[in-house]
Amino acid sequence: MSSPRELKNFIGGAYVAAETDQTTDIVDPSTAQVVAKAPVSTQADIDSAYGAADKAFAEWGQTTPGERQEALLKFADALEQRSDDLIRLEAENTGKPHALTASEEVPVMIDQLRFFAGAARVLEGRASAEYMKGHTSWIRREPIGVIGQVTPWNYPMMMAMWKIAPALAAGNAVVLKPSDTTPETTLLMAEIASQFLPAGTFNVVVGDRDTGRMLVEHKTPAMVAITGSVRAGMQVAEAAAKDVKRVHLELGGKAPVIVFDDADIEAAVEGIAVAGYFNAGQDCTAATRVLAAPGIHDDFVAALAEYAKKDAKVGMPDDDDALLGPVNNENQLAHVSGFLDRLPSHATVSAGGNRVSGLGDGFFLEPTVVSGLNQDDEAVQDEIFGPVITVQRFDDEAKAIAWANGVEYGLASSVWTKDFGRAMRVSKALDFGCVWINAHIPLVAEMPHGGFKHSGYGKDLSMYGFEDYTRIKHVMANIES
Ligand SMILES: NCCCC=O
Repeated sequence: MSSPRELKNFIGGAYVAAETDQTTDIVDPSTAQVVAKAPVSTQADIDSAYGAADKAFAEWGQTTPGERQEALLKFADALEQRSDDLIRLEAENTGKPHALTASEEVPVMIDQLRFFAGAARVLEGRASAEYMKGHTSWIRREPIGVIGQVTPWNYPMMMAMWKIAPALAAGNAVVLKPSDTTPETTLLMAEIASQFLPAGTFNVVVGDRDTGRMLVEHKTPAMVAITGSVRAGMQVAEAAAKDVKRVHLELGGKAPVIVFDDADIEAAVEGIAVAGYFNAGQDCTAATRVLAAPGIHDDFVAALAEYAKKDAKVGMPDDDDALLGPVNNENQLAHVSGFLDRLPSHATVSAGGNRVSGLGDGFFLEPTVVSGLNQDDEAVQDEIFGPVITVQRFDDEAKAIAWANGVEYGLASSVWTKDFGRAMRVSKALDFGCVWINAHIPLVAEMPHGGFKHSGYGKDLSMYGFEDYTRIKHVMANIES
């Protein structure tokens, strides 16, 4: 086995050794082997990254939208050419199946980059006019400045893209800290981008929770954006408040999936299983919490359990038939297993519930179906973030909506029915930033992703997400002077 790669930060357009000897192991979760050693960056590294970003902003912030589009489109092409390297590194940090990363993640994130490259040129404002006699007013949409960003381990590349693409397209410079377990593809993205962006426009600092805290608390960024846990989001918002920084928070979910008895059950089972087990359920929009109508509940649980046992294949990254790989790290394995160990006696496990045997030392869990839970059970209320789907039986539409909304989260949801009126009513009543009808999990670059309640505020993707990375200035001219 080759020796672990020694990682460096990417600052000012080059790899730079961190000002520390402290490192953490980057572990491939499909083998439990150490593949790299990452520095635990310190205040000096954060200072240096923000210094580089500040300098770069003076240049990047003055480019025309067309120039930014051209640079970002070249970045997208170059990412496409390096997709094999990105997929391999992503798998070594996450254990994801190569084939699914190639089909479901890389083309999607490159499309998102191209969307924001084009968006740079079509920002909108209200009409300019003489709202006061003799004075013309108009709006400028400007970059905010330097942005600090923190990304999670579930989709390291794609979450980095959701953060950097709108920020860079709007003319901002970025310092990004990837998760401590999955930094490698983000570093490679910064290296690739550096061919097309002024040095220091996109910097990556690797480290742990303390590094993230220093990144957020630093005086330089005018905005901080994070995808992460509710706890982390609250800390970021608190730290940012001291300096009145803008805050953009995407903090997870507990998506309800309401299945009425007139739904196409076969399609619902497959759609929900794929949306619940994809990426081993480590998705803030995962179809994790099914609410099934009384007439179909038992058949639905049986069919979902069968799908979990027979069709939802768990495999190594090079297994082209695998739907899911391992969970991301040992802590996450303990977190998910803890929920399963603590299930109340009224719960029934119809599929899974254990570690997968026969796949070596990796952190693999069986696709799991749990029914019989009560609304206030922790497996219904809290984010499990693993391959576990719960199913509850509801009595009527009002109860389904009440239970669906009866959690702290408000990110994503779905309703499965052939009744158009019911689909409309329920989609209005659901207190979530996204409602799918007879579908769950697809995303497009043009539409926003972001939640309500403890799922945070601010949107990723779409023109709404793009506008979050701009500031509005009113200019008023005396036209009679
Ligand atoms: N399906 C993408 C969801 C992003 C957050 O986990």
